[in-house]
Amino acid sequence: MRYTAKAHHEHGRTGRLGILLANLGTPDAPTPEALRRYLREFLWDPRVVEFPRPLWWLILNGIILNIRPRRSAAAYAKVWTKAGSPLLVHSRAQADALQPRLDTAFNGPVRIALGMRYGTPSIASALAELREADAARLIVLPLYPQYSGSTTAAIFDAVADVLKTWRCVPEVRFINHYHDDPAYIAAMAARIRAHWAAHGRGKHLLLSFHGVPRRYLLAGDPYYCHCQKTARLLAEALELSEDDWTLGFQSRFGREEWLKPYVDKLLKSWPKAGHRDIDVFCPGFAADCLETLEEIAMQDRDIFMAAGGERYTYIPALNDQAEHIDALTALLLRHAAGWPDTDPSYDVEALAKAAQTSRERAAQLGAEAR
Ligand SMILES: C=CC1=C(C)c2cc3[nH]c(cc4nc(cc5[nH]c(cc1n2)c(C)c5CCC(=O)O)C(CCC(=O)O)=C4C)c(C)c3C=C
Ligand SMILES: [Fe+2]
Ligand SMILES: [Fe+2]
Repeated sequence: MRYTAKAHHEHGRTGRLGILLANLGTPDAPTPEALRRYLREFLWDPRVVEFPRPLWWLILNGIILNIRPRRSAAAYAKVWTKAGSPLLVHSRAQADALQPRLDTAFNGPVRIALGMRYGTPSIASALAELREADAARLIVLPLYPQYSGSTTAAIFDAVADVLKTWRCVPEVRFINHYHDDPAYIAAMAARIRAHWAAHGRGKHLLLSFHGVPRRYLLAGDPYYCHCQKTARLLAEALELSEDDWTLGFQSRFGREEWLKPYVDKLLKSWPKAGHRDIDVFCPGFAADCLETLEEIAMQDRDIFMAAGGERYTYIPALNDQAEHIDALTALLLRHAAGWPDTDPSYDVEALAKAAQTSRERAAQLGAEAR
């Protein structure tokens, strides 16, 4: 059968609200074999690497997949935990913390499922879980606050690829971004203030975002602008003046120009320019992962200290902190607005009255026409 369905159609079944919590994904193990599988899937996605396919196939399979898996596996091994990859551990904790919050915030049945764009648990398995749970409506929440074609749209593609095989597609809403959402900004500000209160405060704050090729910005990707606005709003919420903070881009890949300024270059130059005591926070990462724990908290710290830095503090991501779960719950409530089974502000009586008025008006118009 070309199209799949859960079971026979049941009359009168209303179904529940399904939430797909989506993130990038991570290898299954910190080994070269697992990394090769993961990187092949990730880097072959044309949303991630926009490069002519035949040429990229040769570079990816001929060079990158022969070199990078070993190097990346060693980096993952430094941050791997007993429970698995940090990104997966934090993402599971987020889903587990959200479920009971959603149960009380929504006034109808809700089910959340975690799906990763690359690797496991896949987006297909998460959507299958939601279909089994009778999700008639679906909100997709990619945990990327700033929209980028290379991340957000890649989640969209994966969801669409699954839904186009379903006989009964749900009603769907897709959260494109939440880079300027007040609750998200407030949650980050609270996290940073709490960290300062507990561990002391550096003299300068670096806000580091994952980079993308500059070419994507020139082609119309809003990511750069979203990062700038998030950083400005966060600095305002922390009552920082312009000299107190800097935005930078990390995680460069390949030889072409990426978004600037490059974080590693900033860190190398700062001690000589007088910034020797800094805090680093990564607003674009909803969960700690290789890029924050190994690149920022280890590699970049080494670069800064070797260049003459004195104090370097990495402030952890929002992860499953209560403020973050509250902010995501508020975001989901807003995006479920008007959906009758679950929207707590949905006024059934007012809608029934509006329907009655419109029926009366139609009858009146019909009588006039006759
Ligand atoms: C090659 C191009 C890449 C683009 C474009 C890119 C954009 C991008 N990535 C994230 C978030 C994450 N990236 C992570 C790891 C990672 N990223 C790339 C490459 C690109 N990313 C690679 C090759 C890797 C794998 C690790 C490595 O080999 O270096 C992660 C961490 C995953 C984990 O398992 O912990 C995240 C998260 C964003 C937000 C973004 C564009 C906005
Ligand atoms: Fe990345
Ligand atoms: Fe990296």
